[in-house]
Amino acid sequence: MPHDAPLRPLRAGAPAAPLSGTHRVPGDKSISHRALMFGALAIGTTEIEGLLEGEDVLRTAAAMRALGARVDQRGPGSWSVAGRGIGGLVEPADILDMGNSGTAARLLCGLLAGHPIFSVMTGDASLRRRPMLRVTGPLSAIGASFWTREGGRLPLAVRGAIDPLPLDYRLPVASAQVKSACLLAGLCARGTTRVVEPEPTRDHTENMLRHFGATVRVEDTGEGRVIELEGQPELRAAPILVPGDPSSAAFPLVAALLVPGSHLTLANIGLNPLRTGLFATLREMGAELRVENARVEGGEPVGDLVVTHGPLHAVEVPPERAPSMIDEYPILAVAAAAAKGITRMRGLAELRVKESDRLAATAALLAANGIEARIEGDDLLVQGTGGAIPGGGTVATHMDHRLAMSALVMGLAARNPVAVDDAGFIETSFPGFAALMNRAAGGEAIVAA
Ligand SMILES: O=C(O)C1=C[C@@H](OP(=O)(O)O)[C@@H](O)[C@H](O)C1
Ligand SMILES: C=C(OP(=O)(O)O)C(=O)O
Repeated sequence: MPHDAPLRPLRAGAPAAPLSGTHRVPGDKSISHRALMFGALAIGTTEIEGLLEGEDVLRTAAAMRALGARVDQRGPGSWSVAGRGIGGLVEPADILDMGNSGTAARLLCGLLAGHPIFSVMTGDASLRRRPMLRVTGPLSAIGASFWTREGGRLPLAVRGAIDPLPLDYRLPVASAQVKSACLLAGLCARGTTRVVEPEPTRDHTENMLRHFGATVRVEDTGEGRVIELEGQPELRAAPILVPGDPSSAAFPLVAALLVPGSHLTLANIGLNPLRTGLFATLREMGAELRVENARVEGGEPVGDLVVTHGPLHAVEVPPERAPSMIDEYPILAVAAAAAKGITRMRGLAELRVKESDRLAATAALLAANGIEARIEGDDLLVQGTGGAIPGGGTVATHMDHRLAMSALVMGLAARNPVAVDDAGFIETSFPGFAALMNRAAGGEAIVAA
């Protein structure tokens, strides 16, 4: 989004018609960022199919161009990246603007730290509030120098290491972004980079490193999951097939669960087990949710999700499940609002440092629509109605795409319409969201407010 874009208020009319048909959501955001970055580091031309053309990923594409890679769009979702080889990125002539994207900013820090170049990075007002010390801290130990704003915030400047050292780092928080930043820097270092994660997080970086020819060892030990990467491999360009994003599929899926009479298929969704915590939780809540055509494509498990409306009941979501559904709590909270009983989601501290403080903002989203919710420590408790949600509120989305989509899904299932102050940020991860929901509902369910 241009930093001064006008607000785009939307409203989801209630109650919506049942959702039906077979639909495809855009490509996986995590895999799309990584495909562009690994493509830029590889020797040869990487062909990507199904790339997410959302604003977050387009920021990564622009950054890879600024660092000297040739990145071309050949058709819808079809992109190519002519790489420069590890160590081959060139100094960018201008500031790198990562927009709203934490993944782009943090993974790029890893790339920049490993190259002997000077760069400056910024982002929008949301990204400039998010903590970067979690990457600049460990990356300083490889020999890179970082200068950040107070509190480790963007904008930052970085002078990459001339002869990067391999890291041996235990992650203090479960974060695939921090893990990936360390591994990307480790590509440029001589020797073995070792990262230990307390809880396993999405492993798209490890999968893609192997796909491009790097040696990666992963072992579950008493101290956590240990990942070892041999530095300075020759990455060879490799074709990438990006599956549909399970984090995007979550929105039409929960809408279909909540709107009576719905029966919906979401085709070609990535089902990496480190991403599917929401689906497991919804099944525990009684959701009728099946996978058809389960297969492996481009090294990632993929399948079609078939979902049918039905009643849900409350559950307790354990904290160790958080990494596998970290972006799905706002939409789970909407499902919990319609479920019978009190749902407790435990261990959500990381939600405070996303595009917004998602813990506070999700509780506010529910409260604005007549649902009782409270925060206890790092837990979110939602008192479900066991049926219809009152609705009727206007939700402040705080530059956060997932809050906007969650509120609009709530509106489809509520007794009264739900409005959002700004739906513009939905473009970061799910271009065409309102159009897809309207197609599924067979009408104008989501409209300008
Ligand atoms: O590595 C990634 O692609 C992502 C990791 C997660 O962030 P954290 O690593 O901060 O948990 C997630 O919230 C984000 O949407 C994408
Ligand atoms: C947290 C998210 O993304 P990022 O950290 O890349 O901004 C998200 O997409 O929900």
